[in-house]
Amino acid sequence: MSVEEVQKNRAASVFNREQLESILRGRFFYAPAFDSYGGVSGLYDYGPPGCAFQANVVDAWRKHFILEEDMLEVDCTMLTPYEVLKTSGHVDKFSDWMCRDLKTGEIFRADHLVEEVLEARLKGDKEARGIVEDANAEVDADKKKRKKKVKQIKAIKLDDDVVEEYESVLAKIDGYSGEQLGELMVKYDIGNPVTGEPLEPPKAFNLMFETAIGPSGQLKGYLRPETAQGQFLNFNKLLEFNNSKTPFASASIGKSFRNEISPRAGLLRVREFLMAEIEHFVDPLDKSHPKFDEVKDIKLAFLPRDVQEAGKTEPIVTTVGEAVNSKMVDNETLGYFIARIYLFLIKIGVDKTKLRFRQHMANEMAHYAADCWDGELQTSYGWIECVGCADRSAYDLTVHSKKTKEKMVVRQKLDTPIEVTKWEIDLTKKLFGPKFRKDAPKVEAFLLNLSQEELEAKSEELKRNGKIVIEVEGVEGAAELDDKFITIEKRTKVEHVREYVPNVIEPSFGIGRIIYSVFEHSYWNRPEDAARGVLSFPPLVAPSKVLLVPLSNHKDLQPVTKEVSKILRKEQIPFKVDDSGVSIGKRYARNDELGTPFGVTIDFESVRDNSVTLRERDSTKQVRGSIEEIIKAIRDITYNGVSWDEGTKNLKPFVSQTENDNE
Ligand SMILES: Nc1ncnc2c1ncn2[C@@H]1O[C@H](COP(=O)(O)OP(=O)(O)OP(=O)(O)O)[C@@H](O)[C@H]1O
Repeated sequence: MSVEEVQKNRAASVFNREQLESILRGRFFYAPAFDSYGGVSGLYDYGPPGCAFQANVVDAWRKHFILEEDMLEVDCTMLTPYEVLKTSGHVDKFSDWMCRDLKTGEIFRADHLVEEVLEARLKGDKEARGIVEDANAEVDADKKKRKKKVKQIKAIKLDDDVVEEYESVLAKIDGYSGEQLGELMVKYDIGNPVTGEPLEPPKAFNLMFETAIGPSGQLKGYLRPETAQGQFLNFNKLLEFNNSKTPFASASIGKSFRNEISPRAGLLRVREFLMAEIEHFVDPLDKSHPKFDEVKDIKLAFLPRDVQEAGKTEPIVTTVGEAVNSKMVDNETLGYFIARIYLFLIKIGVDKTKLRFRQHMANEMAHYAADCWDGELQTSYGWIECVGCADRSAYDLTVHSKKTKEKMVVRQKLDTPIEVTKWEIDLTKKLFGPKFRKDAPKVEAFLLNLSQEELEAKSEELKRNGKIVIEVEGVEGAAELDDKFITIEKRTKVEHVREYVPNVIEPSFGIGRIIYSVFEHSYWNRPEDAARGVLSFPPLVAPSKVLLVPLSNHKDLQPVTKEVSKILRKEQIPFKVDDSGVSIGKRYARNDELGTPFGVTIDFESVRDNSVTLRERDSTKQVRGSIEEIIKAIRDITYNGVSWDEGTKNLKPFVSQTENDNE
């Protein structure tokens, strides 16, 4: 079968989520955790192929980002003290909107509920208009699988303007506040999707898992909801490690935890997941990227803010260079990472036609962020955010620095000194000790850390009232200071060093979401038999690379099998031997379900001349060559980016009758 034929077959295959999930669970890629105790939603264990796949994706990520970009990897703790996450804003703001059904006790995530109900109504409208045959196809599958009530979609035609309104709401669904979601629920009469009963208005629910660190229970903490904070708090050490040079990036791979309101959709929304995050620290006045030229011609599907605000979902397909030139994407560094994210995702098996970059709308984006794009992958659950890529400005370093009184800045030596006019404060230190005693250092640190805006305000207060009043954390009562204690003045100085808080560009990957999307994008059925599923993983990330198949259990075949195993082990190419004695066709079929790209068959000719057959999973093409030649081809195709045709061009084509031998 040619590459074109494979592509045609894959495109023609009708995706069946139930079938894929049954393979993934049956082959133990993953399974619900604590199953025998009834399971806990949003918790999954990975089995052997799932672990190997994840390890390969993480390895590819490390090479693509950390090695290629010379990033500084850190591994920070998951347990995080309260103060850190209070300062970062997570304690107050890391919430989703939930609404409760007071009758049944069920809890729904408000934005997902509105989305689900409006989408169901639109599907019903399509059936009523004859655009789709059966709006309930998915509902029926879900019903069977989850063995629970799922609301049947009714084929009801909606007015054209209602359809337009629903579509416009759905295009903006990620940006609504709790209050707005509550209004939408009232306006569109959205209640419990099964019973139709009204729900409580949306309430904020903080997603962090709280805990107490240590036996006293006094030190409150959380399981981190992202890996970023540890990276920010190591900024000064990393800057020093990097010989004070910027820009530079840190990176971290590790578990994060979120107490999701209603985790569904398998691996896509879980409560404990692997994240890979990069914090790229850059000069706020120069966000150019030295390697931007290498990616500027890559064409991507962008869904910018204005398109969504107009209620549309048609992306703009353009080059990254054009997207940055036109200012659709804020700056070169952000554009560079968007392109690098794309290259990574397609390397590990994402279908590029099912990938788009969606810009956050104004009300969706954190107030401090300069720009933010989500790498979204299309799955049977809709478009799913799998990678976030945000320009977080100087927010994180600024808030932590303010709280800890530790400067987090870059000092840049200037070739030409510059004149700078700044507010400055002088303290008459000898008066602080007698007045504040043990609190004197805290008060002094507070004053020395005032921002330019605060100094200006305090200078006016001093002029107006002859004193300033300050409240310092950890110091009892307000402190009053007159001009005997402090002088605040605007001064002009010549500076030889520029000091700035770097901005942060943050690409943030949810590994589990990406993995599940690759499962969906890779899955298809052979046209000759709809029950034969294939997972067409790129060899680089496939859990195992080779299936060794002795033609029969005959003892004469064992020495060659041992010999090939020994070489594969020495070359560190993951493989499995299947000497189960079932037909070769059946063994290949099992193998296809595990996504193993190559089969090596050992037969009686192998015993005579040391030759073996190599089968390629997708095309089922086979070639014959010596053991060494075949292993070289496997290595080149798997690890060195060589194509099948190139890697096997010197090997003899082999025609076999075994492919459909399912007896
Ligand atoms: N509950 C989850 N399960 C699996 N992966 C997740 C989950 N929450 C976030 N992620 C992953 O972490 C990445 C970065 O997290 P981020 O905070 O940007 O997500 P988010 O905007 O909160 O996601 P969502 O809106 O879907 O809840 C996401 O792109 C996603 O891949």
